[in-house]
Amino acid sequence: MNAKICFIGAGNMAKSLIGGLLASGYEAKNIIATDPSEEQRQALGSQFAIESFADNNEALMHADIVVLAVKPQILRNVCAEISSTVQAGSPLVLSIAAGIRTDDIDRWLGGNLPIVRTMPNTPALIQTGATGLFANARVNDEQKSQAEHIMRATGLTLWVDTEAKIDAVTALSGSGPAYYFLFMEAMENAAEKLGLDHKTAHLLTMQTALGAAKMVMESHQDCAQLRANVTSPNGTTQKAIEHFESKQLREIVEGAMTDAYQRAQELADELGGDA
Ligand SMILES: NC(=O)C1=CN([C@@H]2O[C@H](COP(=O)(O)OP(=O)(O)OC[C@H]3O[C@@H](n4cnc5c(N)ncnc54)[C@H](OP(=O)(O)O)[C@@H]3O)[C@@H](O)[C@H]2O)C=CC1
Ligand SMILES: O=C(O)[C@@H]1CCC=N1
Repeated sequence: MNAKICFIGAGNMAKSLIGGLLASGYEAKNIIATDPSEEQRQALGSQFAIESFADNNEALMHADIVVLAVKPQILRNVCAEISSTVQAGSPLVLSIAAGIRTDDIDRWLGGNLPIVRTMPNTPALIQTGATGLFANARVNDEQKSQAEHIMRATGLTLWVDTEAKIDAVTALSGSGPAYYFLFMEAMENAAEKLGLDHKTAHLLTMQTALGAAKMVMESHQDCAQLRANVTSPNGTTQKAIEHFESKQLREIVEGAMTDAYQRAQELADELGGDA
């Protein structure tokens, strides 16, 4: 694929995607990015050797694919600013913004555009990302494979067939890394209270998380079976699991993810619509 990709906004997620594309052999001359910050633009040049622009419209002039990678709160204004250039060039539009619906993006950009809404996550930085994708009705098969190619450069990609499912992906894998970081923080803190020094607690927590994740990926056993394998009858794990269950860990997780899902929809209602 040698389409010219233009990233609008070059923050954390855009840089992860750019890094992944370059690492997978995508040519630097086919990637451009915009950012208002001079410092960010210089960093793009030195880190990735790609061309960058302060002016979104100037950058978009020759783009085949545009990736909207700004915060949801400013997406409407950015779309208004670039709508005539986008209408003139009719590129494939990818959005990574949380919550904001394809219909709103399409309307802000002037209408009738092929738009793929995606939800990546920060492990994209180390090519271990997970991304959900949803295509609106104007996206053709070639454009679907272009969108998938871009997001696959940073890890796993999965298509969903309704846009609401992207909000579920957001609650699961988009926000998910933070849930694991919180759980690991809590385990480290508890281990220190049980007498381990900070470094030992940190290293054992990290290696345990990595080992558990690799076992789920590689053992062909489901999570419940892997858990059962650790849990000796009347042993230590059983005691810990009984504690988690008595404190309704599953309900807590379901509640947290439902709140994240609803927040994605609220963001769309607050920032989208005609108001
Ligand atoms: N962080 C995460 O875990 C995930 C984030 N997302 C989504 O990705 C998007 C980007 O998030 P993230 O990378 O974390 O955010 P960042 O703030 O790191 O990146 C956004 C970038 O856009 C720049 N920017 C601001 N205004 C403009 C403009 N008018 N034109 C062009 N660029 C502009 C910002 O510059 P400056 O800083 O100078 O203002 C910043 O560099 C969000 O919509 C978020 O919902 C999706 C999945 C996961
Ligand atoms: O917290 C957020 O809104 C963004 C979307 C998913 C991860 N970070």
